[in-house]
Amino acid sequence: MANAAAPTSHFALPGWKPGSKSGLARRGLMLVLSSPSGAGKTTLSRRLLALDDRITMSVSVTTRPPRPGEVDGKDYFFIDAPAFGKLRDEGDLLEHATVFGNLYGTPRRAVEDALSAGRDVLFDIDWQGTQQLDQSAQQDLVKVFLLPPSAADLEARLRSRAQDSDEVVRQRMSKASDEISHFTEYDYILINQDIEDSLSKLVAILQAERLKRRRLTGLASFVQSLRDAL
Ligand SMILES: Nc1nc2c(ncn2[C@@H]2O[C@H](COP(=O)(O)OP(=O)(O)O)[C@@H](O)[C@H]2O)c(=O)[nH]1
Ligand SMILES: Nc1ncnc2c1ncn2[C@@H]1O[C@H](COP(=O)(O)OP(=O)(O)O)[C@@H](O)[C@H]1O
Repeated sequence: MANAAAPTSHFALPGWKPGSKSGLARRGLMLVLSSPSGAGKTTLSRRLLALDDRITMSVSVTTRPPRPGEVDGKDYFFIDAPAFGKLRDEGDLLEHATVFGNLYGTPRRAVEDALSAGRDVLFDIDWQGTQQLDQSAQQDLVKVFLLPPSAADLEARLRSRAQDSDEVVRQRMSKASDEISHFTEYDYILINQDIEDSLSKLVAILQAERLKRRRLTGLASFVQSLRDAL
């Protein structure tokens, strides 16, 4: 799907001004962030989105109940199981999975619209969803896995969030080892010790990936015009 999206993003060339048609056309990319629960995906995603207005969050649908402070349509679209089944059966989800007994899925339309407008899209999804995107959009995918510095830190973070019961925290800790076993399926690994350090590394990954030659759809004509002028 994403491979069919029209790439229209531009980044600065010397002398380029925002809104100018002289930027280099670039295909949007799909940046996936996965980790065991509590390692810091949500925190890191929010920080990245606040820094960079060329990337948009993919807001998932879920049957999980909202946590205190979570906003419908911003953190997730909170829906019931029949509504989820309808979206899935009608092909409106790009990927979907069951995590901790709840259903989660990525609405297709918003992602396709963002990519075709030349924007990058950030996904906070698990390894199952990442595998599905790998099947359908491998060329556009950049996969980052976040690890906690230690098991004790992970548990402390899950508890510090103070939004889940002891039972839910226990369940998430017991799944963490399985989640982590999928780290080999990702392109980049961040050990999220210091959030500022993780953020600067994530920004560096994004900057480098935006410069990948295969994403620069306007490159051939730019180089041709350079050569013509030589
Ligand atoms: N496959 C898939 N996983 C998702 C989606 N949305 C969230 N997840 C994952 O579901 C897991 C649980 O998410 P959540 O309930 O928000 O808990 P948290 O990650 O501990 O904050 C995390 O691993 C998320 O990355 C989605 O649309 N698709
Ligand atoms: N680098 C970090 N150092 C200390 N605490 C962190 C760090 N990153 C995230 N946290 C805290 O850990 C808890 C879980 O983070 P969160 O972003 O909700 O994780 P996830 O989305 O992966 O489940 C939150 O209370 C958050 O403030």
